[in-house]
Amino acid sequence: MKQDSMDKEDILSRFLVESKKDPEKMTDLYLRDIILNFMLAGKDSTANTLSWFFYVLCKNPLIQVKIVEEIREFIETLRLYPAVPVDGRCADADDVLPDGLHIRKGDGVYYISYAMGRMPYIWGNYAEDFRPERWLKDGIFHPESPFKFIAFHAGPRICLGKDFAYLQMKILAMALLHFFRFKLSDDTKEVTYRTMFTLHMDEGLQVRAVPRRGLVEV
Ligand code: HEM
Repeated sequence: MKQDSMDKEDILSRFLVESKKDPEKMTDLYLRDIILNFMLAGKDSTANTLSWFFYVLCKNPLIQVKIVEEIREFIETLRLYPAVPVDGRCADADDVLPDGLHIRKGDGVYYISYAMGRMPYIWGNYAEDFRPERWLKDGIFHPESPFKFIAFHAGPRICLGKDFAYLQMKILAMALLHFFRFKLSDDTKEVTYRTMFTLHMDEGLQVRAVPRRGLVEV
């Protein structure tokens, strides 16, 4: 595999090329951990977001028709259902947060993306509603600061797979929505999450997929 790595463009090959420059540090074990990190960080986060995405689509059937080329629906899904609902850090040293709060070495500092995504204080009235149009200003997509839309974390350790995740979810959603219309199997059943590291949908998403005759069909 190492011999081919110069010709290939996948992520492991990129790291194999880099490892030649620093073989002491970038051992096979180190490379294994990087790939494992990518697999763990990338699988449940994207799969769960897709479940919540199809759930909000079922609740908003008109949007299903026009969604195919849009990204704001995914962003709005992640605002309400962040795949990493709680995240945090442990203080390496005594410090003072920007709001003046003193923290001591060893303290845990957590932020709750799930709550932040639903706060009227941050998102205004209707913060709990699924409104992809909130991301538009004069009809043009207007991204928010990652410190406000925190689903991918922010700063130097922001998610490395963010753009890849959007691409992957768009491809899958496009393929499925091209052929099917989705309806919740039971619209009256309350859908909720299971408390875990990622925001799993409790009992998974139960939907009916109805073949489409054409994209304009609602
Ligand atoms: C909806 C999809 C995703 C969401 C919401 C998401 C969210 C996050 C969050 C919140 C973090 C910060 C964790 C922390 O340091 O405390 C993170 C880190 C990371 N993510 Fe994602 N992620 C997604 C998809 C992906 C995908 C598809 C990949 C790769 C294929 C990926 C790769 C990574 C990596 C490597 C890190 C660690 C970055 C670092 O520590 O410097 N993620 N992600």
